Amino acid sequence: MEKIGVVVKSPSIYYYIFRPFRGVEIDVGSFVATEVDGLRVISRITAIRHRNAATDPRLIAQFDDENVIREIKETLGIEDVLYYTEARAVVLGARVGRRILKPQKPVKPLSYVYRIVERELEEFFAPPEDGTYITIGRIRGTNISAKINAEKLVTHHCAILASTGAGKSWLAGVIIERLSLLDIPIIVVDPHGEYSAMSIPLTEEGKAVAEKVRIYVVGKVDTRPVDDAFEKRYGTRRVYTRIGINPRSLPLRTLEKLLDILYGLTDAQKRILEEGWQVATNYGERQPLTTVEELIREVLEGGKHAAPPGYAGEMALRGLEGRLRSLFYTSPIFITRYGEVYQGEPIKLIDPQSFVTTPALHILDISGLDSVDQQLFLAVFLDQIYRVATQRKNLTTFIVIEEAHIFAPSTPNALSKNYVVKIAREGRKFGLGLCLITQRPTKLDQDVVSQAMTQIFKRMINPSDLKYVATVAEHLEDPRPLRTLDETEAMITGISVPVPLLIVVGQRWTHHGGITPRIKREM
Ligand SMILES: Nc1ncnc2c1ncn2[C@@H]1O[C@H](COP(=O)(O)OP(=O)(O)OP(=O)(O)O)[C@@H](O)[C@H]1O
Repeated sequence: MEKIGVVVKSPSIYYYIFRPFRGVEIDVGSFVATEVDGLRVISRITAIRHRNAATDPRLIAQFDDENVIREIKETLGIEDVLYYTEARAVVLGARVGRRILKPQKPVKPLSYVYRIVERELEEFFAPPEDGTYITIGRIRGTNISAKINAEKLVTHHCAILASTGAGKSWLAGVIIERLSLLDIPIIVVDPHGEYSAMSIPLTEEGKAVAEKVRIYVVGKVDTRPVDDAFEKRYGTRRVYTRIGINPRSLPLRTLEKLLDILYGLTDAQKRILEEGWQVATNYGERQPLTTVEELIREVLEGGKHAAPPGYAGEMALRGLEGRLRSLFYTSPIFITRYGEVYQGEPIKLIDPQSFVTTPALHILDISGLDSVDQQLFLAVFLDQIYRVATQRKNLTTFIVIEEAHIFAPSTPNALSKNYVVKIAREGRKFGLGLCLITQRPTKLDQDVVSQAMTQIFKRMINPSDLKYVATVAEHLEDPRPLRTLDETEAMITGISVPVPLLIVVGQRWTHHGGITPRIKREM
């Protein structure tokens, strides 16, 4: 075992500082070994500093004149003599059988530091337990596969947190591709319409992924510009199913909140709505699809006894009627009658059952909707998914939500928030896993983030985001290195990896839709 340095400081059980021997080349990100209580402990170098003992305060006190400095440098030769390198190494742990132990004592100063060969690293990073693993890249600085436990990733929720353009959706695409070959239903909530590109394969594996893709365009929105751009880029027309919501499947609380936000509701109108909506939706899980007019008639009929007597009651009923009509006719996500078509395409009713039982890659393109309709759609959709999930005992379903801070913000006012929170808190029992992606970690609801047991970080620059990350990521001792990651790199922490993994994300098997535009210079 080649000795390459010696520990000089060991302030905690998490890291130590060592002095590499003369002529030893080390890099940030490479791995070294040392010993604690007879265990061979693997560490990763996270920083290298060149220092000079001449920068000791007692000597600095003499540096008040160039001639003095020249004399010290040249005559005494201390520039070279007192120069040294030191490295900071973060302790990962010691492999003992199938487990990785974290030493509970700091490394002893003056312990030797050893070079480590790739084979030993491979054993160290090998999955510690049986299970299903996906490979999403390689450990940075090595050719070792970065494997993550698919079951834990999916069922215990995960979060991908990073700055904009840091490669979040590329990585999400890699994870989705690898998971989709495990034949589980995956649902992608796509507010930018970028995931449709997954229907275009780049590799052999990609063909199998692309075959599983089902694209849904939500609502009566014009998709022609998106479809034309898609055709221009990939040489083929995008194939999708247009879907909409039966107004009758709106949960009462969401409807009431929405009407109140959009138009305001009086107390009398709220009472009528509460009574009437219950009557109009008293059909169990499968609500019939009727015309909006029939629905409104049923609501008013069912709720009219809750209206105040006389003229005031009449006004409240008419006011509510107008509000319901405006909502259902102006929001593009509702189907207003049986057999409705838009731009010649039939609008199909969402079948939540198929989303949780068909092992496909369901991509919900909601890019044509404004943010209130996006939230409203997600509220209804997640409510339906949750309900069908509670009634089945079969496939685990992975729900990927891009721009999660819009749907579950730290503030209370998003229509979809309660539904995301509910799945984050209770979905695991019913096989529903979330993957929340955001470029605004501080804007995402803390409770939701704390339920994500795998956390994936990409480049992050904003100091308040870094500070926040340090508070939420229990496995990430120091978030500062996140500032220097490039878009191909990521740090994975939490229960689906044996130790925090710094990885280079793998190549895509299907096309990546989110290309960062480059400014071209005309020549
Ligand atoms: N692992 C990777 N290998 C090669 N290129 C990558 C990788 N990850 C990302 N990129 C490139 O970096 C750019 C940004 O990636 P991506 O679209 O995933 O970022 P993002 O964080 O999702 O951005 P936004 O916040 O704007 O949605 C893309 O052009 C993509 O091609």
